[in-house]
Amino acid sequence: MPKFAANLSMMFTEWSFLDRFAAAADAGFAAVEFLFPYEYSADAIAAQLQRHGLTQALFNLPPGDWGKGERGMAALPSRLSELQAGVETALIYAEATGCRRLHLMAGIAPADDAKARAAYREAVAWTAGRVGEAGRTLVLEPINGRDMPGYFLNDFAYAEALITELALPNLRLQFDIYHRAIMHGDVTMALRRLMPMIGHIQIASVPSRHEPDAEEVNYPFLLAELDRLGYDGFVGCEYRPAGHTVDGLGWFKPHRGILA
Ligand SMILES: O=C(O)[C@@H](O)C(=O)CO
Ligand SMILES: [Mg+2]
Repeated sequence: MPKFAANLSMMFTEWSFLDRFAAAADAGFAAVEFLFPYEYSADAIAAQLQRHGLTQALFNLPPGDWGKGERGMAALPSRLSELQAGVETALIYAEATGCRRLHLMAGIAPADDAKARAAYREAVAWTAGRVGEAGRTLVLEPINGRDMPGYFLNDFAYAEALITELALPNLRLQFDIYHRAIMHGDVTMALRRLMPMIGHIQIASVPSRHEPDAEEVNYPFLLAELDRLGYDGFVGCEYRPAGHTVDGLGWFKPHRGILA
C-alpha cells in the first residue's frame, strides 16, 4: 500500500496554511508535502507536524520570485549564488521538519539553450552535493508545458539522462504521474524502467488535476503497480479538489491511517 502525503499547497485550502496540517491528519493522512514553507517560520511548521504526528515528505527549494512568474533558478546562468543561498535556507527548514527530500525547480528557460543546459547541470550537481552533505535527497521533476509554459525541464528523457550522467547517490527523479501522462503517456512502462531512480511520486487526475479517481488515468492499477515494483517512498496527492477537499476523499478511504 502506498504511503500518501497530502499536498497542502493544493489540498485543504479551505483552511489557512498552518491549519491544513490538522485537517490532513484528521482526514487520515500520516504525511504531508507542499511547495514552499518560507512564508512561515521553520519552528511553526515543525510544531504543526509534531502536534499532529505527521511526516514531512517533501518541499521545494526557493524558486526565485514566484509572484513575478519565476519557477526556479537552476537553469538561469546568472542566478547560481542566489540559488546557493536559498539552499542554505531550505536546509534549515529540512532540519527543523525532518524532511528527507527537496525538489530543485529548473526555471523558465529554453530547453535547447546550451548556456541554460550548462547552468542547470552545474546547479544540480552543486545542490545535490550540498544537500547530500546534510543527509538529504535532491529530486528533479519534469513539468508539462501546458501548466508551466516555458519551463526548462519539460522532458523525462532529459532528466533521466542527467541523473544517469551525474550518477550522484542522492540525486533522484520526482515522477509526477500527471505531468508524465500529459507529456509522454506510457506511464506504466516508464515507472517500471525508471523505478531505480525515482525518489518521489505525485498523482492527480488527467487532464483536470482533480482527485485521482476519475478521468483518463487508471490509478487503482498504477498504485497496485507501485506495490508490485516495491516502491516504498511517498505518493504526493498533488491535486486541486473538484469541490471541498474532504468531500472528495472517497478514493482515499481504503488508505486512511497507513503509517508514514
Ligand atoms: O507538479 C508541480 O507543479 C509541483 O510538483 C512543483 O513542484 C512545481 O509547481
Ligand atoms: Mg508535481
